[in-house]
Amino acid sequence: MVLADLTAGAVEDAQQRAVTRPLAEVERAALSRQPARDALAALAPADRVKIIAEVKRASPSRGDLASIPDPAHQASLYEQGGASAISVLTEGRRFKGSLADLEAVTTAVSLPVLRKDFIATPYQVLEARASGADLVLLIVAALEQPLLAELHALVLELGMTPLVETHSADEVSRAADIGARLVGVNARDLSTFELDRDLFGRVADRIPADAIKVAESAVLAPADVAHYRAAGADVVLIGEALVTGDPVATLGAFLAAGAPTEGESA
Ligand SMILES: O=C(O)c1ccccc1NCC(=O)[C@H](O)[C@H](O)COP(=O)(O)O
Repeated sequence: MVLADLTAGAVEDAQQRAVTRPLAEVERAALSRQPARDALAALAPADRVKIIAEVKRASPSRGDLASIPDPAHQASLYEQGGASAISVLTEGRRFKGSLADLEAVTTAVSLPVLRKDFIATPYQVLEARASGADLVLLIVAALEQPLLAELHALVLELGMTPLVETHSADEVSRAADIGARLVGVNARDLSTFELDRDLFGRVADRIPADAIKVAESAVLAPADVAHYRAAGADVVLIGEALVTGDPVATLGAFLAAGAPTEGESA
């Protein structure tokens, strides 16, 4: 199963890093950072869809996407284009990302930054904060409920915001059970790679009213942003479509598509 393998690989890589950088040291580094940026404020529902723009070099489903030699510059373009937060894939094996990418991006932008990885241990959460992350992705399908609750609590304790990712109504219920305030619905099945843009609309009403609703993946054109907005998304998370071409122009088109239409009462 791809998700289980990705998670096992990410945990193994973190264990390797822990050999030279033990948990106590990472914890000290995490606690000495400036406070995390307020992602819930940055992503709060508005009359228009907000965008989390992702630094994504490669993926298991699509292979190499873009070399992105300077992730900080890429993220700066996203900020210039109107993104509300940045996502950085830090998984190295299949996505070609790193914690160095995360650190570089957090230094370059003033927006909240998400560590997007396959997180399953407290060590990885501490590493995220130590590298400047403001948000941490927790994938419900990869975690048993007690571990999901434990990691969620740790992310909050460190002053960061957990983005709790789901892919079914049951997983949305599990996110609600731990009090998630930022809930993602990923259109991509992380094991089969199938994309289902309508999944968000089918499960959105299960997301607690006080939570911010994030539609993740499968935005290739402005119409896809409009589709997610019509289904109730507050935020969309976009990777592949932004890593080639002109991200500032692309973001402009996506943001326009996520704005109220003429005649619609804002
Ligand atoms: O993108 C993949 O192929 C993938 C495969 C297995 C696990 C996770 C994967 N991607 C992570 C993401 O969820 C996306 O990077 C993110 O939502 C943006 O998606 P997109 O806009 O479709 O690039």
